[in-house]
Amino acid sequence: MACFLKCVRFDVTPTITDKPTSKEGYSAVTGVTRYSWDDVEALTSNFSRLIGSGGYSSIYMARLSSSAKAALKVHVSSHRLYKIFKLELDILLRLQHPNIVKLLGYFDDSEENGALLLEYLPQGNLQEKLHSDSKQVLPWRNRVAIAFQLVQAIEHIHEKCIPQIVHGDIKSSNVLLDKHFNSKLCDFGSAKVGFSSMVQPSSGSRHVTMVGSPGYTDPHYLRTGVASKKMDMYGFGVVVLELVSGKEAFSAAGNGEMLVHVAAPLMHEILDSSVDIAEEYVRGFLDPRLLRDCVDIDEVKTMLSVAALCISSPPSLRPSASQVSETLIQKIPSLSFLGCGKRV
Ligand SMILES: Nc1ncnc2c1ncn2[C@@H]1O[C@H](COP(=O)(O)OP(=O)(O)OP(=O)(O)O)[C@@H](O)[C@H]1O
Repeated sequence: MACFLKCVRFDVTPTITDKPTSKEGYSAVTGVTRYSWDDVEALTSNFSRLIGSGGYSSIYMARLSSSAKAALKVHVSSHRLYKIFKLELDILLRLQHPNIVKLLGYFDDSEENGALLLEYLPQGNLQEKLHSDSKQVLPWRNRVAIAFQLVQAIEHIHEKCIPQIVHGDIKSSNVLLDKHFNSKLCDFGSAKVGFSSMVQPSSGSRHVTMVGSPGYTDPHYLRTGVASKKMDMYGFGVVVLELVSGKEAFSAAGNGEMLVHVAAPLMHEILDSSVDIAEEYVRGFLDPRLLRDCVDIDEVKTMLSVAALCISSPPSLRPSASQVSETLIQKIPSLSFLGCGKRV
């Protein structure tokens, strides 16, 4: 999998330009506005429309002064969760990348209440898009583009930021989609910042305080409590398996089956095989809703090879984000449409 093509990069977009609407202040340095609670109530029309929720937050539709839509993520009020809000705020204030959700503003009472105003992503999260009963099937070329854009975001936080960042919770519900199905990584509440490649558990014990999301958690992390970039690559590998198979990473409705276990025989075959893997085997794993779509089976094999390496154990065998993005560029011709922003 060591394919080292010169990688296509997205241009980093400028910072937010929406006008300040608050006496609390707009920072020309960050391009981000600090809002008062009155502003927050006005932006969300008193929290009238809930558009999402997570373990630590509720997300509401908001309208900026320009009438553009935005999403307000209100963290649950508590001293402990305030730290998660501050972590996410501090990280988003520093990140600018087309495949990472943009911070437009925030509210912070400096005690235990915080909210983030984010760009609004109208197609919601990838998990819903892949696994809802909707008749609209995400085409293959959008799936490979989403994988590529996700790994570009990961490459940015792992390799381009100072200090570097481990996201810590790469999963399909943390991948948001814009109207053209471009992907944006969100939710930095589990992130680790400021290390070269690894973060030891802060207590020094082997006790794992951050368990992660079922179906996505790196078994090596569960065993050792050591957070590293490779755990993000594990989560990325699981998302790639979801994109290829259309199956959920963790089937709560079923018997708690995990996609990595379902895929394990195929993954071993791919890693062990010195010859090309049989097409029927690969097609058997492919999302059946895609069969009528135009799918290049070699591209499916490339995606599965990437997934196999990303979820392989030990972590030292997993590729870096830049290696994966180079491989995808080299071996996935469908990515050539990227940059055109075409609709599904
Ligand atoms: N900017 C946005 N635009 C549109 N929808 C969003 C936006 N941000 C979040 N959402 C929706 O809200 C959901 C939860 O968001 P997020 O993952 O940031 O919350 P969380 O509390 O950190 O969740 P978790 O339980 O994963 O930690 C997302 O999966 C998505 O459906």
